[in-house]
Amino acid sequence: MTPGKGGPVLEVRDLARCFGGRDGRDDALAVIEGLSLAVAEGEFVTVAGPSGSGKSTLLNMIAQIDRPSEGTIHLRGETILAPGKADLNPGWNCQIGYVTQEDNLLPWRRLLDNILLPLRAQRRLDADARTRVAALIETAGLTGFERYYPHELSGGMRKRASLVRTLAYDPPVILMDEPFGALDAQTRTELHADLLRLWSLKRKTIVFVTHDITEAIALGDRVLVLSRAPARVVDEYRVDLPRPRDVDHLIAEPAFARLYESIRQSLARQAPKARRA
Ligand SMILES: Nc1ncnc2c1ncn2[C@@H]1O[C@H](COP(=O)(O)OP(=O)(O)OP(=O)(O)O)[C@@H](O)[C@H]1O
Repeated sequence: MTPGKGGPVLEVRDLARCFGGRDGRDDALAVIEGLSLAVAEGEFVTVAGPSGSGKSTLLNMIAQIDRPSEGTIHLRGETILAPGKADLNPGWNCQIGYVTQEDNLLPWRRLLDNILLPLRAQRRLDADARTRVAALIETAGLTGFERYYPHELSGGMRKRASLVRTLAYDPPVILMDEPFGALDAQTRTELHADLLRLWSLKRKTIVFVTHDITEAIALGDRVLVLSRAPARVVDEYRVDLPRPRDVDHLIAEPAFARLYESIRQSLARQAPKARRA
């Protein structure tokens, strides 16, 4: 494992997650088994894997929404999650931002109120925070839409708002689960550029799950490929393409094509088949 410069900020050690099989039922599903990874400070790691291989389950555990059957998760060297234990330190929750497949904006709140919600909940909505939020809204191209309700915004704008909401409360680690999956190709490309621009402002540590090899390479410093369930990391590719990256130009690079083909073959070796334990 090569977490890169600066040492790991996030570490997953020998993680396992099994669903079902309780009350004597013989239907336990081993979704993750022996999965380890480490992510360095400021690193952008993308994770690809077959459908149903446990990518969301992995992020849910890092976000402390789910608990592992085995293994531990560490943030800056401290154990934040272990099997069967209550939250080791609930304060860690605001250290890890989670952008899911849904934008999760509250429909009855205006865009700005949605973005400010976590800051209000954490009692951190001071003048500095408001200035930071205004700058993020500007960078994401949402200036002028602050008083709009979510249903008055496009899908891409809602995604940008959800991203800005997470960046606004400044968690050191951000998890992203196929955040642009449901959008059209043009909007996705625009959002890739927005995300890279927003990321370059603060260089957050990001773990980004995707099905899309182009997206994995275009965004990531490193691409991890998961096996079919029970998932573990089977391959790892360093993306030595210069930043800032322009996705449209990047895909014409021979180095991009070589990497794409290696990752495609790695994924092809993983059939989307879950194992009943
Ligand atoms: N709460 C749960 N109870 C039982 N099984 C679950 C639960 N959550 C997930 N699973 C199972 O775990 C497996 C992995 O699901 P998960 O959503 O993590 O996969 P994924 O790799 O994110 O899939 P996709 O790429 O299709 O989004 C699936 O077979 C799913 O049915």
